Amino acid sequence: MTQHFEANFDGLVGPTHNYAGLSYGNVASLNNASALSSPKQAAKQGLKKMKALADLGLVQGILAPQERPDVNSLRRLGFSGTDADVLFAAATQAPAIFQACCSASSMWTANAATVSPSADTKDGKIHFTPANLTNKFHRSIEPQVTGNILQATFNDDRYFSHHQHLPDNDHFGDEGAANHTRLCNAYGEQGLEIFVYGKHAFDNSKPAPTKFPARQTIEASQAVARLHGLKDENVVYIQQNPALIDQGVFHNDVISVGNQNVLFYHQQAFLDSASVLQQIRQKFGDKDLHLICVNSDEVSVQDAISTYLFNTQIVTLADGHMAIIAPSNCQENQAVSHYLAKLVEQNTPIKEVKYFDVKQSMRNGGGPACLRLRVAMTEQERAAVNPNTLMNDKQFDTLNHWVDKHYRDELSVDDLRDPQLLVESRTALDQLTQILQLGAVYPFQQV
Ligand SMILES: N=C(N)NCCC[C@H](NC(=O)CCC(=O)O)C(=O)O
Repeated sequence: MTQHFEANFDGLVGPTHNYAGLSYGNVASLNNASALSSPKQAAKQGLKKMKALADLGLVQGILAPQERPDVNSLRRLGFSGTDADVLFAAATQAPAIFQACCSASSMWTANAATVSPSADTKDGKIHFTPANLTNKFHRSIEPQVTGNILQATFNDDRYFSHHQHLPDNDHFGDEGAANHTRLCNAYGEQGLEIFVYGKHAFDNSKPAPTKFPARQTIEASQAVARLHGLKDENVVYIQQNPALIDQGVFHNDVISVGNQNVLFYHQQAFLDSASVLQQIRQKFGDKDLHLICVNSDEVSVQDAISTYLFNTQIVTLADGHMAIIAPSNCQENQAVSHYLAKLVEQNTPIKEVKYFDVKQSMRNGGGPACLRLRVAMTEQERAAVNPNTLMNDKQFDTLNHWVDKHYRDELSVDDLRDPQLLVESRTALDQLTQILQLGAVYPFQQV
């Protein structure tokens, strides 16, 4: 019998992890602008979460971070000379652009790509489309290298199909799996792929947020569904509630999350909720479905945003029950921890909550679910994944040593212009590509 499961591929935090206040519309990012960061602690928090999930019996993968500062992008913008000249000129003449080219943001791999498992696609392969992330300049420089890393990780064209990211324009703004979730009866069965978008790019008469930007368009979501060969009857497009985007819900995974036959969402998450849920019920079919709605009087939208209650991972454990992987911020908020304690007593598949400290990520607006890209697969497909990218005792030790050797304890935004930091970080990444056996995925390795 073929075994099916869902793997989580977490982004490894890079050696230049920092807080630059780059994401307008993402409240945590703005509030922590210029705070001191700890790249070493951040990377270790991430590794610990990966290892804990592997120890729970889940398949856990590792996605490499990007090279930052991104000297290549700075050169494209006209800064020239030696690498040190480029850093100095950019940092002094155009500090905002420089900081954008130093962002830690590739660690949130929920935004790396949209993934459709083979059970859903016409050709029976797993499809990947890197997100173009056009809405934020600092993120728009990710998709090329993201594509390289995904291809080096899922490197077998018998099973994996890689697409180019969508055209780089706001009309096709695509934020990847953060706005995509999949419901299914079992991972290996045909699922229902739910794409959540913020606006219609080609129709201004449709509702849209007025304060903060909608990063995902319906046209982008539809393009990804076409590329992946999904059938219309197995896809639902839902508009996110624009009023919530204006309150700081910049991705759908800040306000709803799904796993197998469970959709966990806030009462205010979607526009036209009743008809949306009706569509989900109808397309999901005659199977057991748990639509778990959290009402505003149980948890307010503001508490949901500050604790990331919905940026939790819902995972299925070996015995079939589900656990919620939550940031420790949820435990520290009375309304939210009370809600979660009650939830596990109810008649749903979710039976336990596990809290993790991911505060280094939370300060930039990234919870446990932002840190992972889900890939549902068969045992045969897993065997075709680059084995060095899978977490186990040995890789955990190797990567912790690697972090200890190369990462700084503390980093300020001013440190980013230090040419020595660039050397340190390239040395670290070069070694990482050997540990994970990725080949030359970074521009600095390709010259
Ligand atoms: N919800 C999901 N899936 N991902 C969270 C991404 C957080 C990221 N923060 C940042 O890019 C902030 C970087 C800074 O300010 O330094 C973003 O807004 O795109």
